[in-house]
Amino acid sequence: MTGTRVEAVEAAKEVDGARLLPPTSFLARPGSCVVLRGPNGAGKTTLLRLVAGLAAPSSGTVTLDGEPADERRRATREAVAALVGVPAGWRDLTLVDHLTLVDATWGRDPGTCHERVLAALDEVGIAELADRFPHELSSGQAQLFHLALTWFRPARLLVLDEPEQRLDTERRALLADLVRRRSDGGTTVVMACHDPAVTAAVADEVVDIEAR
Ligand SMILES: Nc1ncnc2c1ncn2[C@@H]1O[C@H](COP(=O)(O)OP(=O)(O)OP(=O)(O)O)[C@@H](O)[C@H]1O
Repeated sequence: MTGTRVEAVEAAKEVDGARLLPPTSFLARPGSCVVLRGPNGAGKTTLLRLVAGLAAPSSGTVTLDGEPADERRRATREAVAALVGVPAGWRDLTLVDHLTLVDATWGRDPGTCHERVLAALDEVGIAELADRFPHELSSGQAQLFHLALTWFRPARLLVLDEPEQRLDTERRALLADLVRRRSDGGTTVVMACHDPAVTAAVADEVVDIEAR
């Protein structure tokens, strides 16, 4: 079975069993975008962590192309690019340095790396910030940098937690366009989103997580 399948997944606290996520199921086919919607605290981030294999459900299953989602498995790490929380960064590396590192990690041609890195920053509208350090960015610029960092690597599944956060209206439209292009290009996208305009622009399916 190709795509990302979430089957009757639940999450509860290990100690007192309090519910972090109600039972949820969906299938995200390759090239489709599933948007998770729900109020604060409903369980969207928890579900995205399960989808990316960063945590295990207390019941139910999450599979990527038929294999369990588990970050300890190489197949999961090769398939998934996730922006859930703030990604690791280094104070003494510029934005270009960060993306160069990602490029090298994925074995791309070093001769054309700089060109690719600048194109990736330009795609999210921050090419002029290429030589800044991460702590020299505004919060919205940092979000654009984190998005570029996440989707610069190859991935069959993009997992994005409220990628619109801290972005202005114009950048939200840019984000929607970039997400749509990724899914049209065959990447599966599963994301949480609080913005109705972004959701309407990108979603093939909306999954509502019920409030508790
Ligand atoms: N580290 C944690 N320890 C205990 N409970 C947690 C932890 N993280 C989240 N929770 C609880 O799990 C539930 C789901 O939280 P989650 O972050 O998944 O919600 P969300 O839908 O992403 O919310 P938001 O829209 O505010 O980002 C909430 O009740 C929250 O309080």
